[in-house]
Amino acid sequence: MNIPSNTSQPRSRNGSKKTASAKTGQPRARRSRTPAAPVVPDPTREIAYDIVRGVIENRRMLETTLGRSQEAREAEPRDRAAAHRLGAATLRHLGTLSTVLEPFLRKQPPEPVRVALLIGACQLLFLETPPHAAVGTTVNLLRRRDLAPFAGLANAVLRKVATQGVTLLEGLDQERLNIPGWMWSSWKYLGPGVARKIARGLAQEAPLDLTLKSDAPPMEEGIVLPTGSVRFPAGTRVPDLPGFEEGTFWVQDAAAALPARLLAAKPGEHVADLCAAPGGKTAQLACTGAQVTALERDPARLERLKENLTRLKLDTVRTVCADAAAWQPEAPLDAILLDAPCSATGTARRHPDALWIKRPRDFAALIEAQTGLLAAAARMLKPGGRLVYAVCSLQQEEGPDQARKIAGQFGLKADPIRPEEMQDLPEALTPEGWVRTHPGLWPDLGGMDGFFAARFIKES
Ligand SMILES: C[S@@+](CC[C@H](N)C(=O)[O-])C[C@H]1O[C@@H](n2cnc3c(N)ncnc32)[C@H](O)[C@@H]1O
Repeated sequence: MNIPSNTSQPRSRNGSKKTASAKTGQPRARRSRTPAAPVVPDPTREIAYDIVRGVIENRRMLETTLGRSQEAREAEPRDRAAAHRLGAATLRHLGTLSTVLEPFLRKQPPEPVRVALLIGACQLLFLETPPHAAVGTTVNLLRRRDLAPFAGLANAVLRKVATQGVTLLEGLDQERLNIPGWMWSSWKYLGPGVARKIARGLAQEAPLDLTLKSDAPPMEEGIVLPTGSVRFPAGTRVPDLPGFEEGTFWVQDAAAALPARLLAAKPGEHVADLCAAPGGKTAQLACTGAQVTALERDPARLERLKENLTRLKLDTVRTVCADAAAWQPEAPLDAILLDAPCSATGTARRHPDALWIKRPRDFAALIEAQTGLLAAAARMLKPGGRLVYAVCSLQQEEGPDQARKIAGQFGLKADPIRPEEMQDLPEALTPEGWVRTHPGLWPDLGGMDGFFAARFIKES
């Protein structure tokens, strides 16, 4: 990487750019005087370190690193969850942390050392970790990763960060720093000030939202949101919630619950969910009494979808492992939900890695895949059939541009969403009749993910 364009090349005090002195830390730094005793691993920091390095150095998704890491698989669930939170917090504050560290680094350290410093600084400035723990664990981590010669540097830098504490954050435009420059500019189309509202929303850890089955008893705890989802604080353990075993609810951001509702599936209708796993929207469709086919091309993700539907006792859904761009139903369908693969920038509250992984040049392939899936969906519909196209993206190219381009193509015409359908969230309805949510909405309730949805009808 790496890291953000605004922070990737920390500058020395005189402003000149420094380049990394070595790939993996063969140092020009001063040798640590701390004796090299065997160091006990700390699974939380070790896993968080791999997560953040995966994102910064390889543009690898956080969940991918977690899934691949043997250490993560063998860790206690508590340590794994703590690692996820620490990695995610570091990525959420990445621009700020890079800026804070800059004056303390006379030379740009190798990237693996810089990542350890970012995680250490995140603990000190945002997670209220006691200084001895944040500094000590960073030093130990570097020793365990064959970066012992940088232990002294880490010790000195993080002690300074600990001493100055949150005063280091004064005067920083954190909202701006924590969003890559190109992405901030790309959100200008949403209107004046919206990029900043989104950044403010992204600075918070996302709460836990649940969608309840239509016949589920009301939950005694949690806040019922205007759109009907039930919200719990971030960090709530899902399996501990009443009704989990019985399958009365599933986890789904309040904004993610909107697209399936716009399809207005009716009992007995033949409906397909074309990109279905892990199945939140499939479950919503199944609850309407429609005959639902859920398509997913990734076998492992399809298994997860099946497990979710089993827990929810939604056993009428037909599941198919197939590429939706090539699949054909036995008979034309009444309605289709296409929750297309996308950049996922709208989910950056839950997945802050999404901010740093995608680049502008990645969009062309995504747009091509979305267009192919839209064309395929149009072929599957009966005349008068409905299609909802949704993406969890904040990007114009994947949302409004696609909706404009598709209306009038493949026999599809726009079917604008009506104000009465969005009475519980009128601020998300656009003048074109699309739904556009973003993390800056509901600031007092804890925000929501970014989704775009547009509806079409197949012409006769
Ligand atoms: C945005 S996620 C869907 C989330 C899901 N609709 C939900 O609400 O839980 C996109 C999913 O589409 C799948 N996918 C991507 N391209 C596909 C294709 N051509 N055919 C079928 N599934 C596809 C991905 O594997 C991924 O699981």
